[in-house]
Amino acid sequence: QSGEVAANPEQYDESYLCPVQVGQTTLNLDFDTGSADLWVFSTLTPKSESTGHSLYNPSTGTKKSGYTWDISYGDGSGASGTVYADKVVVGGVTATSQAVEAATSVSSQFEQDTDNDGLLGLAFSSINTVEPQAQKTFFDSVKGSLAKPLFTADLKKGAAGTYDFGYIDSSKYTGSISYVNVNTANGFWEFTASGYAVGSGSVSGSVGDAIADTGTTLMYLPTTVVQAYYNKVDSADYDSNQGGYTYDCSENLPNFLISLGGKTFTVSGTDINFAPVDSSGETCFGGIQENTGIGMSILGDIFLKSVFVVFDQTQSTPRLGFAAQ
Ligand SMILES: Cc1nn(C)c(C)c1CC(=O)Nc1ccccn1
Repeated sequence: QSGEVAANPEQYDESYLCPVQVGQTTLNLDFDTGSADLWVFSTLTPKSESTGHSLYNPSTGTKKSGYTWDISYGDGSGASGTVYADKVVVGGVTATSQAVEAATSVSSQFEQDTDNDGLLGLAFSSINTVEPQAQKTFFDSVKGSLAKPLFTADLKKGAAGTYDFGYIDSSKYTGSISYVNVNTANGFWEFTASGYAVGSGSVSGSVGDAIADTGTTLMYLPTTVVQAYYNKVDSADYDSNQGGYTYDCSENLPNFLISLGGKTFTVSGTDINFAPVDSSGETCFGGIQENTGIGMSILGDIFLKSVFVVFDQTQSTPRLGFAAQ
């Protein structure tokens, strides 16, 4: 089988939500290559936390008795609950007995984002949080039945993109795809990014260890790289109240160039201009921020919306393919 599903951006491209049939209900889920749990708001979620969300009704599933899950994300958000086996359909691709993690508790960030009905993890199943046994991701459940064991991400700035499962649509990218090998030891689509440049010119230095993470909004890079970037933005400074670099929204940001698999990709300054910090629209929060305390760099949506990415398990070593859109 193979299939395609729309990835619809929230305001400021904060996240991208995809319609997924879970049991007999269609939910809008955040596809997240940085985690491996498929969890959903459900009729088991306290009403005080689930108002405004579409809800999975576990009555259509088979309860996995004694199984629980509890996930915490790097930004401090999280959720927990119980586990069911049910049918999940993404763009026509069907997992007949997918582990569906029904939330019995969610953090305030998820409670407040009423467009988001849960997450569909696409990292490696080794980091699934279900106890007493880790469960397969949707991709791992269907991988063997896909035309090719791969999926692609084609996210866009302020417009609907797509995730494709089982095939590469060559109309979605230009030029050639450059591949890097993935290190799965931490359960992420983790690889080594090479040189970078600010504005234009030839790349140098090294961004280093990084993950491709569709579930993270921004780019988190080494301090040296981030300082080099904002040194080229006159009004920029680090604002500890906002928790990152801010600048005058009226200032044009430089492009950011990064070399992956021997090919240089350009993230346009307009894509790096993330969002105003408040309703006055005077001060903006940058799409490039420091990776301090994270342990690796994260190439999140700010980066991903300017490239076409292949998450490829066709070989014994998984790999990532990058091409310009
Ligand atoms: C790892 C990390 N540290 N810090 C500061 C951030 C922001 C991250 C990334 C992160 O939290 N991503 C995420 C959040 C919710 C759902 C899915 N992905």
